[in-house]
Amino acid sequence: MTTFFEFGLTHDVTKALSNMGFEEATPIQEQTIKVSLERKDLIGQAQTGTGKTAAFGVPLVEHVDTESGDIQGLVLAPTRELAVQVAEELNRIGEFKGVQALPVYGGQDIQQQIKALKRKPQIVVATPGRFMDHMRRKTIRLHSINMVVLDEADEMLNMGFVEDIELILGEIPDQRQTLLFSATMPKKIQHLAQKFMNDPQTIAIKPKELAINNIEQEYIEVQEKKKFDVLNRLIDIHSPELAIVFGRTKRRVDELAEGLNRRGYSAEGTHGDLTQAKRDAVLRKFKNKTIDVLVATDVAARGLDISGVTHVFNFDIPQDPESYVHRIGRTGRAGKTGMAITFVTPREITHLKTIEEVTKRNIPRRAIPTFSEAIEGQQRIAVEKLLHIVEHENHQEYRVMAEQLLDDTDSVTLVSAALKSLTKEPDTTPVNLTGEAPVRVRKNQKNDHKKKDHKHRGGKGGGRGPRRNNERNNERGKQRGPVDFKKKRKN
Ligand SMILES: Nc1ncnc2c1ncn2[C@@H]1O[C@H](COP(=O)(O)OP(=O)(O)OP(=O)(O)O)[C@@H](O)[C@H]1O
Ligand SMILES: [Mg+2]
Repeated sequence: MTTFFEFGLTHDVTKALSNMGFEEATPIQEQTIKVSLERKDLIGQAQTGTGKTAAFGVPLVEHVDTESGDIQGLVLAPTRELAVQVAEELNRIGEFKGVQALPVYGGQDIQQQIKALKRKPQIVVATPGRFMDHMRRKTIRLHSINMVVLDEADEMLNMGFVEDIELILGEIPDQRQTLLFSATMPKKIQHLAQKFMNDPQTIAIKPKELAINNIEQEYIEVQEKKKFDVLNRLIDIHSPELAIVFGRTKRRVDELAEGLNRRGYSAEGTHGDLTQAKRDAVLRKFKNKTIDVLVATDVAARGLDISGVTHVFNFDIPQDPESYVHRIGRTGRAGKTGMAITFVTPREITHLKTIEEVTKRNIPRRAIPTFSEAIEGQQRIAVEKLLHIVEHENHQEYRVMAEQLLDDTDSVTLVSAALKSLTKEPDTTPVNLTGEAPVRVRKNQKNDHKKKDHKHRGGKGGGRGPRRNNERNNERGKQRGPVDFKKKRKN
């Protein structure tokens, strides 16, 4: 085990890390920080939730010259939420050194961003589309950027950001360091790496499986129409601290969130059609545990680090194995355990097999939980609540009342009634969701994955497959505008 002291970091940075509770480096941090500190290019791959942010964040902050107010570091990330989260982590690492990281993303008032940029952050964390906007407007200065990080590079390619990324990298001085991080690294990343990186070293922390071991994985074969009731039962049985439910489309997410609320759960949905303010508010409520269930499209699959997420439900099976890995990776982070349950309709079983093959993991099948299991789950919670009060809370002022009640009613009847009133019995309010067509495995998908080549999922011009209509390309669509940058970085 390596402690952060062994990297020879400045006192300000080690102090910040220790304030954050980081004492020992995680394996990806241990192996990449040294290389990055020597200003070498690298590709870093490690499972979800294993500390890739600090793996690039520490050298990024360490390299900043605080005497200068120029932008020296750029992180590109696929979603706005992720840009905000990464900037927050960089600000924590840079707290004592006085390093400022600014998130810059679409959906936020650009004038505000221009003002914030004038306050001279040394690091900018941006989504590619908005960064391009600032480049076009010349409101961001690129000449002194000497370190670029692509977080979740493969997802940015999936979203069709490849041209933007190429244009951005083409505009940033060649004498820079370029780092690329993700839990999944399909082959097509190689093209980007070859073109824009300088002899990068690949550091992959590769356990046997792609997905993390501390996530218990299961699937349930269930018909489309029954999924919602089954989800309710599972929530009742497992009573997650926080749960994320992934749906395939925006409509699905809206309907699921509404349905869950009608059944008495505290849930809200997030997807790319909501305003940024709404998306931020929903995420904040989830982080504060004001709501227990976040319903989301794949917009929340990548990188989000929310403590307390004990369960991930794939209400709709994800389109591709990488998405599966990232979705379930929202739980079981930083050494904690978690559970991921995937719904598979009978026609989607082949698709599940592909996921199992790529993730090199057998996902066991679980039977559909019964109505009575759901009630038992809730009863167990009621008992726990009651016992917690018995042991840990003051109930002195209820004693007289209890004794009076016991004069007329026997104790078993009374405790049973108390338990009933504490139990959330399954709600059968009718909820009808619009049916979703099953995910179709395209003919070549299985073989493509066998070859470990993911060309079929490429960005522009590549095979598009079923992804065309999903969330990610819409995000991209919104942020595009005319492009007039010609200069390309030469090797
Ligand atoms: N050295 C460390 N010691 C303790 N906790 C750490 C350390 N490094 C990171 N963490 C914590 O681990 C959690 C996961 O880190 P992070 O979000 O960087 O993971 P990731 O590898 O980027 O995952 P993903 O692939 O999902 O993006 C965070 O809560 C972070 O604060
Ligand atoms: Mg990450």
